[in-house]
Amino acid sequence: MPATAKICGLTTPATLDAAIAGGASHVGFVFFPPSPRHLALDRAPSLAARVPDRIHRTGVFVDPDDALLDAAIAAARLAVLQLHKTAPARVAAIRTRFPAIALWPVVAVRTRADLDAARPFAPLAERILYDAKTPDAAALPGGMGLRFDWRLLDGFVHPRPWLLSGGLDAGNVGEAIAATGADLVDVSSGVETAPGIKDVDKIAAFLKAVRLS
Ligand SMILES: O=C(O)c1ccccc1N[C@@H]1O[C@H](COP(=O)(O)O)[C@@H](O)[C@H]1O
Repeated sequence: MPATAKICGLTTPATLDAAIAGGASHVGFVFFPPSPRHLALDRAPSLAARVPDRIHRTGVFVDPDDALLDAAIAAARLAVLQLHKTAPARVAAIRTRFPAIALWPVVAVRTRADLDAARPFAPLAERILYDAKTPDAAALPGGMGLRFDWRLLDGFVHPRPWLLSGGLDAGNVGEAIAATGADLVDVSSGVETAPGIKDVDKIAAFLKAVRLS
């Protein structure tokens, strides 16, 4: 089965359409004001309306409160919540509040020991997202084009289905899929010309590389 891809941090109709036309299985909208990809709630409905229901609208959050989740889910008709820096107890509360929405807690990886953080999410998550850990002082917990050593996943017994992100681009995603066996990959800055500026050609090239993997 070929891998599929999520294109994250989409904020314009043209780049969203490129992700859809290129065969993305998921499209991501970031709801985190410090991010250059932040999507204002009032812009979400018109973008979400462009997405066929077979493509999963994914909201990206950093330890969100219920008010933000309520508003973003309604505005973007989200099918998946990607949860950065969200503790297992909070993910459990989100699970209870939104039983019909898929949850992807994020495990930030720099060392093999970091993977242990995946286990408490097992009963709560549809998938676990492994992303590169950003520096402590970084403004963002993701979306910085950093990758981790994919060999850290060798032999790891994944407690749930999972996906891979962190520093992927059209040039390395085939190698990443071959090295890790990921069946779903996620990219943001690797399909941009500058932070927050997505590029339709880079999106197409990334999705083609995933298809050919
Ligand atoms: O993209 C962002 O701005 C962002 C902000 C806050 C949390 C996560 C964010 N993006 C996610 O980070 C990873 C890796 O991105 P990249 O490809 O290395 O740039 C990805 O899962 C994005 O969804």
